[in-house]
Amino acid sequence: LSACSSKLAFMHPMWQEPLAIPGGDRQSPIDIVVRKSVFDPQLRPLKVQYDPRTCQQIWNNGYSFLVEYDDTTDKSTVKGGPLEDQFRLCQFHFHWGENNAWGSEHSIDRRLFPAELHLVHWNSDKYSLFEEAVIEENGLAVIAVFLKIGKRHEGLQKLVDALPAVRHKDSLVEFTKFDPSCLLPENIDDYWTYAGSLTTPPLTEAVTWIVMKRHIEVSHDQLAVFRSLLFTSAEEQVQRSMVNNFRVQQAVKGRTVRSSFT
Ligand SMILES: NS(=O)(=O)c1ccc(C(=O)NCc2ccc(F)cc2)cc1
Ligand SMILES: [Zn+2]
Repeated sequence: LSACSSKLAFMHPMWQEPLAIPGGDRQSPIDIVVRKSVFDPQLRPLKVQYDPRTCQQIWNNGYSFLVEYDDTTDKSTVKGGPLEDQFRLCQFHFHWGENNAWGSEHSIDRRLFPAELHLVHWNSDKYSLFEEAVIEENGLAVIAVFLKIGKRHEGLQKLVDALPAVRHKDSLVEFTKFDPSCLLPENIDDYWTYAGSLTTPPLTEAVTWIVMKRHIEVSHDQLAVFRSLLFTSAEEQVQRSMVNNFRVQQAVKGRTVRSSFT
């Protein structure tokens, strides 16, 4: 185990891991061991089509902050790549650490990143609601993008400026005309993909994970604003900083991680 992950062992996870998990053989997140991943030439390029007009609000749900999209029509979608069907964007959110040494849920050869973006989509070819899709093995597709500390991300700043309005759990603010494709790396053709689960309860094994090889850069100050958010609602006496909102990594259990690149 690398140094920082041994430190992680002494940290209190955000919530108690359940004793039994339905199935339990395709849980997320995982460490992606690059030399064990298998190049699959049949993986096609991802086709991402996001309409900024479907952006609605930001909500602090006590785990992360969610930027929620109108998913009543097929206006913001992803298809191609490992996906057989078309998937509708419903929200995106992040996971991050208390410092820049860790914070991501996935890792690449044990390398952790300070934060990880999740763009959450559900299979609108097969189901009519997110809540239906979330219990089906081909129900969800989540695109994961690693964040590294570097230059300021101009597109992210509009979101960062809105965060103080959702400091407390259960707060919500209107947020419109945000195109999440600005948060994707230039190259979205290089990714790993594997069959996994939600990383927060109900942990259902419904997710086709698409983990981008290329990261995006955000500034130290931008990530500091993420850490100014709170897990706790305004009424609670003790306020707790929203940091380290990642799940502990899970066993790969014989799964194959495929790569779209050699
Ligand atoms: N970190 S992650 O990308 O894996 C992830 C994505 C979405 C959700 C979610 O929507 N939970 C609420 C929820 C779950 C089931 C429902 F039926 C309704 C709401 C949880 C985790
Ligand atoms: Zn997530």
